[in-house]
Amino acid sequence: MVEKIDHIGVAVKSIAEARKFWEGVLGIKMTDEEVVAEQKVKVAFLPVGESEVELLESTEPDGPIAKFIETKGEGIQHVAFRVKNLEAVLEELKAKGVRLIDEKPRYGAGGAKIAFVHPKATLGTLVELCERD
Ligand SMILES: C[C@@H](C(=O)O)C(=O)SCCNC(=O)CCNC(=O)[C@H](O)C(C)(C)COP(=O)(O)OP(=O)(O)OC[C@H]1O[C@@H](n2cnc3c(N)ncnc32)[C@H](O)[C@@H]1OP(=O)(O)O
Ligand SMILES: [Co+2]
Repeated sequence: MVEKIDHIGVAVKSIAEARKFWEGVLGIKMTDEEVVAEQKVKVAFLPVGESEVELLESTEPDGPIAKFIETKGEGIQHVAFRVKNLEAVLEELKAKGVRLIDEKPRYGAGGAKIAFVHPKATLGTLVELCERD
């Protein structure tokens, strides 16, 4: 079902500020920023080997990243797994009675198809499923 870790989503107050550590200190080159309006975020990726770190900055005070930082502070917000056929995986999870946040694929950064599984169904980790070419 799961091919690999596609990315690890990290909530930050400011991508510009976070860049100083991820790029400046660790030397990982950051991609251009993209706004994903539906998720109320601005994102930038840091490719590392087969996977990436996704920096997420909120664009709205009521978005999921703003709420996460308010209650838990900056840090890892989700883990995204790469899948081949997202619709089929969602059907399978639904059949298993897993609580989904998204029953249908939504738009993800870079044109991916994404869907989130509720952290209550995973014992505390917000899981994103992600299909991309
Ligand atoms: C651009 C895209 C991409 O990759 O392409 C992205 O990644 S967008 C990434 C940003 N977008 C998203 O995260 C969209 C999906 N997320 C959501 O729908 C929401 O953030 C939820 C995960 C449902 C949480 O919403 P909200 O905080 O309003 O719910 P809530 O207050 O009822 O919290 C329900 C319970 O989940 C816990 N909880 C909340 N956020 C959590 C997180 N990130 N990881 C683990 N647990 C989490 C709370 O502590 C609470 O537990 P207790 O009850 O025990 O206190
Ligand atoms: Co993500």
